[in-house]
Parts: sequence; C-alpha cells; structure tokens
Amino acid sequence: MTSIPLISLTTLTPFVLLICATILLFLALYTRRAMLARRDRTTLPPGPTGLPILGLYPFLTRNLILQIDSWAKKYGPLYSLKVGNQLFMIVSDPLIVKDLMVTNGAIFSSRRDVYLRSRTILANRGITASQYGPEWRKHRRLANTVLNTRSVDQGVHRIEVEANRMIKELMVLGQGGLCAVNPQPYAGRYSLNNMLEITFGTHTETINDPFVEKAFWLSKEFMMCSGIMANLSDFVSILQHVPNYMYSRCNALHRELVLTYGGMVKDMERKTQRGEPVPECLAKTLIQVREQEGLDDLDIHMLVSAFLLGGLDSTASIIRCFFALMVVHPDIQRRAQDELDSVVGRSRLPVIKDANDLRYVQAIIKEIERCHNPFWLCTPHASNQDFTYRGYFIPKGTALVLNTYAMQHDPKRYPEPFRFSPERYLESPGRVDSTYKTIGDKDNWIFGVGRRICPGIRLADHEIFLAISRMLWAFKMEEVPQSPIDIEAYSDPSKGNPQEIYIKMVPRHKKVADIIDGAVV
Ligand code: HEM
Repeated sequence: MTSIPLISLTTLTPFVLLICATILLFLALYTRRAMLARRDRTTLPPGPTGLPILGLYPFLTRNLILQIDSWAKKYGPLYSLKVGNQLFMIVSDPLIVKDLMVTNGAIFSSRRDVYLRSRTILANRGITASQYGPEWRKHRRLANTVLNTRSVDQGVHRIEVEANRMIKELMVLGQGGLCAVNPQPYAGRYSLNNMLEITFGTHTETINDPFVEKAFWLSKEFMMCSGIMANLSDFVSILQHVPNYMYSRCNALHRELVLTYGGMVKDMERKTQRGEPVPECLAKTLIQVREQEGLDDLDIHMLVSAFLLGGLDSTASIIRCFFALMVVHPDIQRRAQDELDSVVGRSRLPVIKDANDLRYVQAIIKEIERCHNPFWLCTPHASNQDFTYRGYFIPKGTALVLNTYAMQHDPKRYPEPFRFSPERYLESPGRVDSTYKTIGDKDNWIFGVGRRICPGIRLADHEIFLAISRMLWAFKMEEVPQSPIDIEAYSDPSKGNPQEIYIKMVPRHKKVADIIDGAVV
C-alpha cells in the first residue's frame, strides 16, 4: 500500500523534471530576448567617450580626418562618438557602408539639421542641405536636367574649349617652356569656368578677373565655416540663442551667396523679361520652371550656389594634385605620354572617346583620387528612423560619416597604400563604370554613396579626364630646382592643396601650339 505513492513519484519525477526544465528554458529564452531587446535599444557601437554636454568636442584635433581614422583602428569599422548632443557613427568598411547607406538607403539618406551649415548658410536648401523627402527629390531632379548623362555629353565641347584655354594660357605664360609657371590658379579657373558654363552659360576670360577670386573666396569660406564637427553651436543648442562670431560669419556668407549667385539669376531674369536671348543653362531652366515647380527665390539662389560650391575646389584640387604628382614622378608621366602617343598620336588632342583605350591615364586619375580625396569624410548622412544593425542600436537622427580615408588606405585592398602607384589600377576596367560598380568593387568613394551620391560625377569625370589627358598630351612637366615640390603637403589631409607651385611646362612637340591654336578657344 505504501509503495503506491513511491511508484507514482518515481514515474512522475521525469515528467515533473521535464516540465521544470521546459519552464526554465522558456524563462531563460524570454529573459535573453528581453535583454537583447533592451540591449538593441541601448547598445551603441563602441567608441571614445567624452564629457557631459560637450561630448568629444574639446578633444577634437585640427587633423580631424586622421583622428577619426585612428579611432577606427581602435574601435572597429562601425564606431560611435558624441559631439555635444549629436551622435555620430563612423563607417570604415565597404560592406557596412553598403548595408546601411545603400541597401537601407530609405533610412540613411537624410541630412542633419545643422545650425550653421544647413540652416544659416544654405537655408536648408541647395540639395546638399535638404532633408530627404519630396523637396530634396525635386531639387535633385532639377539639377539633373543639366547633370544627366545626355546633357553632360552634349556639352562636352564646352569642357574641351576650357581645357584648350588652360593649355594655351600656360604655354604663353611659360613662354613655351622657357620659364617656370604656377599652374594652380589655371586649374582653379578651369573648374570655375566649367561650373559657370553649366550654371549660367558664361565664363571668365582671365585668372585676373575679380570674379575668380570672389568665387574661390566663397568656396573656401564655405569649407571654413562648415566643417562637420567644427562649430560648437551646431551641437549645443543653447549657444544658438546667444550672439556668436561664427553665426555672423555664416550669415554674411549666406548674404554673399545670394548677392553673387542670386544676383546672376536676377540679371538673367531681367534679360528674359526684356526678351533678350539667354544661354541654355541651369539658371535658365530654373527661371522657366519656377511657377510650375513652386520654387521661390531662395530655392533658386541656393541651388545655383550649390553647384558653384560643390563643383569648384573639388575638381580643381584633383587637377592641382595631378600637376604636383607628375613633376615628382617623371617615370609615370613618361609612361602616360607613351600611351597617348600610341593611342591618340600627335596630330590631334585626346577626346572622351579615347578614355577607355587610355588605360594608364585612367589609372593615374583613379590613383590621384584614391590618394587625394577632396572630401575625406564626405557629407554625413542622417538616419530618419531607429535601426538595429549587427546588434547595435542606431537611433533616428544619427549622423553617419563615411571614413573614405580608411577605405582608400586599406592595405589589404591597396598594398603599400601610401605609395602613389597607378599600376594598381591597371587590371580594373575603364573609367566611368568604375564609379558605378557594386560597392565592394568601387575604385574609390570620393563621390559618396547611396541616394545622396554626388550628382556631378559625370561632369567631374569628364572635366578631370579632359584636363589631365590634354595636359599630358601637351606638356612635359618638370621640377624647377629653385622651387622643389613639397609633395608631403599634398598628402596631409589637414592642409588644402598648395595654391603655389612653380614648374616648367615644356610643349612636347612642335605641333602642340598649332593644334591648340586651331582648336576652338
Ligand atoms: C571631383 C569632384 C567632386 C567630388 C569629389 C564630389 C564629392 C561629393 C560628395 C562626397 C558628396 C556627398 C555625397 C553623399 O552625401 O554621399 C557630393 C554631393 C554633391 N555634389 Fe559633388 N563632388 C564633385 C563634383 C561635383 C560637381 C562637378 C558638381 C556639380 C554640380 C557637384 C554637385 C554636388 C551636389 C549638388 C551634391 C549634393 C547631393 C545631395 O545631397 O543629394 N559635385 N559631392
């Protein structure tokens, strides 16, 4: 009789144990999920910590690019940092870039509402400062009317003319190679004229035109005022309510942009009203579609300003680096010129159609762009909703920064990354497709990525190719012993490209002068 409970206990024990184990398992799983969920909402990627309120602002150095890169080496390919109230995440790996900024482009394509750069200077417009949404789409579509493949290709003769003007002026100035010249201001005016042609259908006649200085001042001032982590009042909102020097400076820059580029639009409007002819260009298109697209003055003024700010120092700095690099690498220069002689010959100038056959020239361009990105940290993208990635929480409003410095100096991808070596690109295919390839295979990231990728790529590609291939075709560029090139200065991301170098530009053959004279200038 007494054995019955014992028997049932014995038979019941495994059953009870099973139930207990199941409950415990459920509890464990539930707790883990709850913990994970909590972690998802709080666990940011690792990164350096700063002070309350100011974050890392007091610890940022003048060479921000190298500092950001050194933290990437310490904290990994996705790390976070706070400057004031703004959370930044730095992305240094092409696959993470693809996952976040391309695959999830609908989430990571906005911009921060930055007090000085976006609100004060650009009035939250000009494409580059606009939040992701219908207004940005509209402005980008309007910009594309002159930047799309067909329009840029149709206008290529204007770029060719500018390249010829630059060659002719350098020949005259250097007295056919007898004296040293500083080509850098000519590279600047070349970019400026290309942007003026596409935006206003006009150009400057000489580097001494005061407009050249003005345009470059505006561009430089924009860079000086709008560093991505430079201004404390961008990050500590209370400072936006007290008068401060940077606000006055950015406000003055905004007024100058409206006065200068907005003034050119107004001139064109007056001409149109008087029935005078105006050239085909972005400003004309914007004036024509103003009512239909619901654009106000500021929309138009900031859109044309964005062109003159975005397309000036960017292409110019690549061409300036080219001059310095060719002089210190005469062997590379010679190899490109041999290629030009065999593909193009000496009786005509290189044209866009030659690009795919000029593999070494293309490799030089890609290598300059890899080593000398004009915007190493690009323009940050902002997220417009919370997101969880690889267990890390990325809250809405995070600013995502592309660390192209790390990606373009990755020793696995580019052995001896600090050596200038066009040869590393000889195996990769021709030119334009390099920019559009899948993200992991891209030659470089200088134009950014995803939905905010630079809309001026094709124009910039054409400008850079025509300037560089024609310069190589026309001149042997030589160092002048009295004025050695400081190539280190070009590799230091904290310094702008030196505006002054003196080199000899010797025409490569007798026909150069005749052909340039005969070409449209
Ligand atoms: C070598 C030359 C150039 C470089 C390296 C360059 C680079 C860049 C980069 C990194 C961005 C930000 C992309 C992103 O947010 O992911 C950008 C945006 C932009 N670029 Fe360029 N750019 C160049 C030439 C030009 C030219 C010639 C134009 C002519 C109009 C231009 C107009 C713009 C505009 C309007 C934006 C804003 C796009 C947006 O926010 O949706 N850029 N560029």
